[in-house]
Amino acid sequence: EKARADVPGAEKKRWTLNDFDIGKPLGRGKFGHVYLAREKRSNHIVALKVLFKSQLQQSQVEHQLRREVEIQSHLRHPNILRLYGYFYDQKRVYLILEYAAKGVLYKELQKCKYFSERRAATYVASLARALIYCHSKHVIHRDIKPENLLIGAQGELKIADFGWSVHTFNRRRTMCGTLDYLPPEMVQSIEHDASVDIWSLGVLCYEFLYGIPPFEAMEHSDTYRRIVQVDLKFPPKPIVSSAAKDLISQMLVKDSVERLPLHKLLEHPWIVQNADPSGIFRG
Ligand SMILES: CC(C)NC(=O)[C@H]1CCC[C@H]1Nc1nc(Nc2ccc(C(=O)N(C)C3CCN(C)CC3)cc2)ncc1C(F)(F)F
Repeated sequence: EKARADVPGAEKKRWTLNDFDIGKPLGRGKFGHVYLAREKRSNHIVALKVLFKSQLQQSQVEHQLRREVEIQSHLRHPNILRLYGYFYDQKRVYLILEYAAKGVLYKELQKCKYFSERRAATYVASLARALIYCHSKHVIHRDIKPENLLIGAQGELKIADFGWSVHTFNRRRTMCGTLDYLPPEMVQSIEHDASVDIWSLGVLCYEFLYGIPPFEAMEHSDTYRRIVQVDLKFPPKPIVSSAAKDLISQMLVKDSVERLPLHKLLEHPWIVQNADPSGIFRG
């Protein structure tokens, strides 16, 4: 039926593949390919993520996908990738997602090796604002890492891939994500709450500035031990300000209630002095 545009959320339009012109492949996600696409009626450019039902079934992630769609479709924030809708056919599920014109952040980090303090602070501040918004809706992401971040046309960061996010009403003890970003309470799989995202943001800030995550080790078991012991060391190179180290040290704290709250992060001197308020890194 005609999509009702007057009442937001009432546009329960039934999308089909015929609504889109499919463009170039943007790359591979976990369970399928992502294509550039244009919605024919509006000429709106989107990213179409194609997931194979067979792969979803054999990996038993259908419930996770349903939760990802449910959560991401209701979130509206400039630093959170929009999920506009979904549809499916016999063999595939299609997610209609916001197109991030400047691509994936981790490739940018690999290319630059590490970011300037201004660029790192600008990204960390915009992610903190996005997480404050998520937590205000009782959503924790639980998988904040460079691979899950995209860059919009103006250079702004977009958190994507809410596959591991949960509504904190029904907290899960499931293990998720690579170990590097998990805080002590998750690697020890005890109860956890929104402060897990503060820990991961601290890990991300460290990796933006040094090019490697803080607890990286050759063996899984060594990474695990370094996390639970909070074995935090700052290399002599590249040179990083003591203000940045101070912020990271206040986020990578074992006791989750002691971690710097996100709204306090936005008032930290390193953020105030280095982050561009618009969340856009102009270089
Ligand atoms: C968060 C999640 C874990 N990650 C993903 O989903 C990944 C998996 C595949 C792509 C990406 N997913 C998305 N990517 C974009 N934009 C985009 C991506 C790549 C390039 C790029 O550098 N090339 C095409 C280059 C151009 C140059 N050639 C040489 C290499 C590829 C440029 C723009 N927008 C939305 C999405 C989304 F998320 F909506 F699907």
